[in-house]
Amino acid sequence: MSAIFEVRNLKRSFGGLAVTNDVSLSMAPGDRVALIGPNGAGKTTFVNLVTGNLKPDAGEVRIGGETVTNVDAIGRVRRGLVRSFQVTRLFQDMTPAEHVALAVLQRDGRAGRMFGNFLAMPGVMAEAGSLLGKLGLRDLAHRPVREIAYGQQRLLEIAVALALKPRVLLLDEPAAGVPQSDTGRIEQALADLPDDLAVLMIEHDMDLVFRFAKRVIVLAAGTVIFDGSPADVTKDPRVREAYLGSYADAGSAA
Ligand SMILES: Nc1ncnc2c1ncn2[C@@H]1O[C@H](COP(=O)(O)OP(=O)(O)OP(=O)(O)O)[C@@H](O)[C@H]1O
Repeated sequence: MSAIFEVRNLKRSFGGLAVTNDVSLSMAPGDRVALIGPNGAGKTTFVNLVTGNLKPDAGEVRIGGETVTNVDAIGRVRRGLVRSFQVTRLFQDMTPAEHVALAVLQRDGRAGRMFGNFLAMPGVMAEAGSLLGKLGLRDLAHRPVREIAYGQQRLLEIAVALALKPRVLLLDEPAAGVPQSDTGRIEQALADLPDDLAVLMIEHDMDLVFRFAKRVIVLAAGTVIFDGSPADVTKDPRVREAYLGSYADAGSAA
């Protein structure tokens, strides 16, 4: 299948430090990929480069075959590259319904003109309600975010991302900070993501990685040192060396 998302020879340095060092990868619709790496490997920098929040020194990013290296972050969202909204960026006084409705309006290019009226727009609110229902948040749709549990806020991030109708979804540690009792709901939401969506998940929790990903990419010191199956990742000597055994041990136990 042809690539929906491609990164070619991406490079970025800070001072003398090559934080993203010639990274290339390609994803097809429906891919479930985990991007892992030790602390400081360059995962966040990589995501910021591909989303357009940071400029690369060299290299290319393509969405659906179109080069977007010079397109800004909003333009990349419009082309279908969506990063999960962070809990820290949710508005505490707004409700889940308002968050998702605003994302629907943004997707349709109507956010600027309609702000203030959108709660009265039946189509928009129906779509928001349906998305929140799929994520088990329907009962909380009209409560302010500050009143809902952290795990549910993380589900709301996914709902907001899905409202933008992504073709490629970047998930940044979707279960981080969520109590063990609620991680099952996050995993279910990940399992229920649309089949044709390409998903790249950054995650430290190796149990989640092994349950979710069909392919694992390992970044270490800004370089891809492994790109292959979950079954092979823990056997790879370079990966073991990068993690000094810690994740490799976790993987063989999984
Ligand atoms: N704006 C910046 N200026 C200077 N150095 C930076 C900047 N951003 C990141 N770095 C450095 O780049 C390296 C990679 O950082 P990055 O946050 O991308 O790693 P990471 O893999 O996401 O780490 P973690 O898993 O701990 O979140 C680190 O050494 C970091 O200090």
